[in-house]
Amino acid sequence: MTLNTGPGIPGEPAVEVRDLRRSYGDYEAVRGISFTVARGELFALLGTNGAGKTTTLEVLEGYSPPSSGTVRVLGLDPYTQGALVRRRTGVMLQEGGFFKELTVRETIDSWRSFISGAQPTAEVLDRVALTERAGTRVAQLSGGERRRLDLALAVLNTPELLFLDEPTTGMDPEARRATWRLVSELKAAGTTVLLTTHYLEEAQQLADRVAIMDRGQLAAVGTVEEVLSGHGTRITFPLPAGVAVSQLPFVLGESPTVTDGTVLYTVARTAPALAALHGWAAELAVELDGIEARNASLEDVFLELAHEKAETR
Ligand SMILES: Nc1ncnc2c1ncn2[C@@H]1O[C@H](COP(=O)(O)OP(=O)(O)OP(=O)(O)O)[C@@H](O)[C@H]1O
Repeated sequence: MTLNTGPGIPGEPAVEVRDLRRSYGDYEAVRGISFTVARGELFALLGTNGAGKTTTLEVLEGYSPPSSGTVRVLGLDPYTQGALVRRRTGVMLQEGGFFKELTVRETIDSWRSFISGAQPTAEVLDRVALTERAGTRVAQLSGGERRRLDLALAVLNTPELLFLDEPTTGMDPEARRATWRLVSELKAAGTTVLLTTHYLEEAQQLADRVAIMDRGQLAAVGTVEEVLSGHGTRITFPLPAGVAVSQLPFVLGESPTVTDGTVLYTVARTAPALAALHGWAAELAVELDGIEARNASLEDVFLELAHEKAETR
C-alpha cells in the first residue's frame, strides 16, 4: 500500500466532501452535503445556529467519522490517517483548552515542543499581535486575545490547510480586522483556509467562495456573487406623504413590504422595475425622493433562509 504523504496530486482539491451525513443518536445534524475546496482557496462555511458547521468541521479535522459519505483532506482520510493529516493542517477550535496558569509565551513554547519545524515564538507572537501580552497569564487575557492565542497555535506548524471555527467571535472590531489581515497574509502565502463564521461581512471580505448551510444541508455554494445572483435587487424608498400603502402598485408581479414607512420591493430586473415605479409616481403626481436600488447582500439571503425556516416550522 502506498500512502499519499506528499503535497498531493496537482489539481487535487485540498478538501473534498461527498454526500456527508453525520448523526448524533437519532438526530441527523449533517444531511448529505457535498463541496470541494481548491488548493489556495479561502472557503467560508456560513450558517444559522445549529446548521451543522462545527459538526462538518469536526469530521474534516478527523475528530469523528462520517455516518455515511466520504471526506478527503489533502487527499487523505482524516479519521483513519489522522496523524498524517494533522502534521499538515492547523486547527483553531471554538474553545481552546489552555492551561490558564501559563503565560502566553509559555503556552506557545510548550506547543512548539510538540511540533518539528515550528515557527519561532517571537515571530508567532508578532503575527497575532500578542508580543506585548507575552508575559500575561492566559487567565488574564480578554476573549479576543484568547482567540488570537488560539490562532497562534493553529499556525505554528505553517499548515498547508487551516481550519478556523468562528475565528473572530468575541473580538472587538480592531482585533477582528487584525485577524482578517493575518488570514489574508496566510492565504497570500498559499495556505488553504476553511473557516466557519456568523459574520457575513467576514465572509464577504475574505472568502473566494462561500457555502450557506441550513438545517444540515447546503442551501447555496459559490462565489459571493454567484450566491447573491437570483436573490434579486432591493428597491427602497420612503412611503410618499399622502399615499396609502394600499395604493402602492405591483411591480413586475411583486407586491411591496412596508416597514417603518420604508417601502421595499425585491425584483429580478432593476431597470423595468424603476421605470414602472417612476410611471406610477408620475400618475399620482408624487415624488419618489430617496429611491435606492441595491443588490441583495448575504444578509438578505440569510434573512430569506431564516424566514423560510420559520414558515416550515
Ligand atoms: N455532541 C452532540 N450530541 C448531540 N447533538 C449535537 C452534538 N453536537 C451538536 N449537536 C446538534 O447538532 C446540530 C448541529 O450542531 P453544530 O454545532 O454542528 O452547528 P453549528 O452550525 O456549528 O452551530 P453554531 O453556529 O451555533 O455553532 C445542533 O442541533 C446541535 O444541537
